[in-house]
Amino acid sequence: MTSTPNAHQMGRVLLCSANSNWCVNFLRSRFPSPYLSHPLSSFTLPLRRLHSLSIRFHYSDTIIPSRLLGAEKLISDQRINCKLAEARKKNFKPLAMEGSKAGSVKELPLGIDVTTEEEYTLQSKLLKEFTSISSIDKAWIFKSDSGINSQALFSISQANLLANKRRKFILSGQISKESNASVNFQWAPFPVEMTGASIIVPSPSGAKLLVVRNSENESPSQIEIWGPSQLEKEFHVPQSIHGSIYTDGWFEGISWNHNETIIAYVAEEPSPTKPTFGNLGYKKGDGTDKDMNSWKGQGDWEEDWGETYAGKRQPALFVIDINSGEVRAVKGIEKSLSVGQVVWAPSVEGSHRYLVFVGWSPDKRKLGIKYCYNRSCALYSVRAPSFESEANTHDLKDGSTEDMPVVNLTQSISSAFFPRFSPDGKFLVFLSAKSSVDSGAHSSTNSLHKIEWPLDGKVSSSVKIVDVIPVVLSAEDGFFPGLYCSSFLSNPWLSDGRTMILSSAWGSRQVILSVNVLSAEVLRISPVDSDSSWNVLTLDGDNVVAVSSSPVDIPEVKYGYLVDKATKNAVWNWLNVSSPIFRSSEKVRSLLSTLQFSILKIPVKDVSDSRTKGAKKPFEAIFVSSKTKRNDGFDPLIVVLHGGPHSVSLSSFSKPLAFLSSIGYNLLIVNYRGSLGFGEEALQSLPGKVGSQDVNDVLTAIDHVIEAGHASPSKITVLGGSHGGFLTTHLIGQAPDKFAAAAVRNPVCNLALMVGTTDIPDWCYVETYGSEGKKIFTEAPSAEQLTFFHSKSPISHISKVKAPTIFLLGAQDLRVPVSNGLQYSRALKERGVDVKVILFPNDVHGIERPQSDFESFLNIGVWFKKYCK
Ligand SMILES: CC(=O)N[C@@H](C)C(=O)N[C@@H](C)C(=O)O
Repeated sequence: MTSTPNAHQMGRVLLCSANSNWCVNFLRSRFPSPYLSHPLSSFTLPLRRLHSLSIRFHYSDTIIPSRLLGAEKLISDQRINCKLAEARKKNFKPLAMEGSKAGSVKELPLGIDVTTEEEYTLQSKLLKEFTSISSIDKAWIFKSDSGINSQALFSISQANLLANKRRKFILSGQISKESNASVNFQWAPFPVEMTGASIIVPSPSGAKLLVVRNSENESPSQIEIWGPSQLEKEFHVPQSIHGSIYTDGWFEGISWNHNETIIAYVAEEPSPTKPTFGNLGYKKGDGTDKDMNSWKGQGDWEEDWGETYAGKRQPALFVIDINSGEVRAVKGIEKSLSVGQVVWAPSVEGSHRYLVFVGWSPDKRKLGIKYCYNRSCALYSVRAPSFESEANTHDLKDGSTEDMPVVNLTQSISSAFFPRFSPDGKFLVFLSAKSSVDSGAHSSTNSLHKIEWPLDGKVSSSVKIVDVIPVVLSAEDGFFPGLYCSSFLSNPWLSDGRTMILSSAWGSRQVILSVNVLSAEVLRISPVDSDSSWNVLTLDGDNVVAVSSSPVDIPEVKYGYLVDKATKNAVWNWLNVSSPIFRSSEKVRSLLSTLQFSILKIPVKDVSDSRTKGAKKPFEAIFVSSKTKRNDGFDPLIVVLHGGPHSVSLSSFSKPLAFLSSIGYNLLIVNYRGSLGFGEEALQSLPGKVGSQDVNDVLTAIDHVIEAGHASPSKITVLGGSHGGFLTTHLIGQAPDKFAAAAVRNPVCNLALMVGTTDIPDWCYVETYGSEGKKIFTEAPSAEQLTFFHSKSPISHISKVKAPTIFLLGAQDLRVPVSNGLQYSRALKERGVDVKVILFPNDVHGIERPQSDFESFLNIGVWFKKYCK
């Protein structure tokens, strides 16, 4: 009990977030604003005022913190009275009064209330264990002199929650292939942390290691060359030569030349000079003097490549001589061309050396490129600058552009990337996303092509492009559905010099393929009977080091080799490699062992709507469930929806999803039509039908599991990000009685708002209008188009929504700007739907920074537990 307050004592009322709007209005209507302080969930008032507040609540002796009142909306005094009576019955302690001797009750953090705090504590402990599982990012194998043993180097990363970064380290090991039935990996006892390294690239022979350290400010980039036991060279490249070296996995390209003396790479071009102003106004010239009486203006705004490239300058080509440290920009490349993925062309004795690179030429503007393969690009060859140290070349030593034509090698195809020369240098193989560029869909089925490389290295723009693997339109069940590759190994070749090993989506699985670039034969070499996903890490001669995982199995290293190589019966055999890399806690292992998964085939409803054969074929969903059924019936279900929409949820291990299944949810991960991995016709059936075909596919998948007795219609929640958030918010609007709760990450809620604010306005046109949208795309949408965008958006169904929804938003998202999620969440709140919004001020579209990722999935878990157990 508190003593009667005197007029100068202060007290605090805490408001849980669901109540805060109502209470803020209530308080504002009664107290002058100086008494209200931020944050909104906490108000400090003179006790006299609090006292009158409590009298207003007919509860005069104790101040009950309103967080104890539960999360229901306080809509009438009557309701408050009930709640207060309940609180009194439960003997809740009064809130501590500043300046009084009353017992202390700890203030709860923003957004957490007593009803969820316990759940928060429990789930956060478990999520921490999932988060700490490490991932293999890359691997390299070096053959030892004897040829029997190989050395392996694994680049691994792990979330460092305290530093809010990913920790990178290296683990090495020795591989001995003892017999056909076993392989032995001897791992080093501990990994070594690569502090501050942006990327490492071993030289082809394995004798040297390049380490790049980009600075976070405007300091020079550091290039280090390591030998077997020590640092051999270290060079600092100032910003006046170039900015950060690209290590983004897309423009990124770092290539050692054949004798390992020169490295070609991609870096931001140097900062442009900005205008200088002083006492007399504009200072002529470059104004480099750091005069106290002057300042730098901004100059013209420079376009960047959008999401994740904000503020990044144009990628340009450079070479460094690792003996002298001399850096040269590659000359002759058109100023407007952004470049990346550079490789050295085969060297020809006594001739100039050439580089092959990918060039992206923006059309009218640089539209967003992240996740967007529909940006036209071509392969070019350019003569590499030469250095004094290079003997036996006839190069011009002055780096002049004279006699250095840049040749476009792929003029006849709208997209060419991931260039790889065959080991004998006879052909250049590359991947193409031409069906993306031509249709406007941001991603689609790839094709593989080759160019015969002239022996004298003199290549022209009329070089013939040969199709190796065409775009697959539609495939019969179990047959190759087409190529869907997000990366290539730097050396993907088996020793025959014509077989490439690569990973590709095949329905809901990722598989490893061998592709013979002469015969065009494609073989699935990872086990055909495995529903897990397989990803190639590197090659050990003709053997494959891979990683395999599933929604319920943490990744494992696998070693594949061909049995009966020389015969027609050759088959790939896969050995388990015991590895310290993916150790998880006993708790995680035991929880995962209670789960199972299967890949469901879901027949399409209303096939009459589908124009092509491929669009009538069943789509897939991954169903993750507990092995034992709960006594009281069904485990609740989370329907999980990927973004894109032309992306795919693979049957690989996902830490956040495994966490959600471990806290008691079954998962239905739907690869609706439009996903990658099912042939081009199924994919192209979606543009123009978003918000209906994809929504209906998800509803069909849900009905499928309900009808099969795997889910209860009253225990369904839904989770999706981006386009998956578009589907989630469409579903809670179009099928309002189906979902107990929803969670969205950077959702597309209003295309009419997105089209004017996103880095990919063309995406809004193509997905809303179909391929026609590519032709009518404009930066100035008409009123009629805006109406159409609105009508296809979740916001047009907002009045029907009932499901409590949590929003996770990245304030720096350029793809689906935060205004989309904020507008929709405010509109839901206005209609009385329970809403929670967490905004991450420094996150972009992916919300991948470790602390944000952690807080997101913890809150999703707690939100679902609150509304659907
Ligand atoms: C092409 C693209 O970025 N589309 C977004 C609307 C989207 O859905 N993004 C995907 C990649 C995601 O999962 O975030």
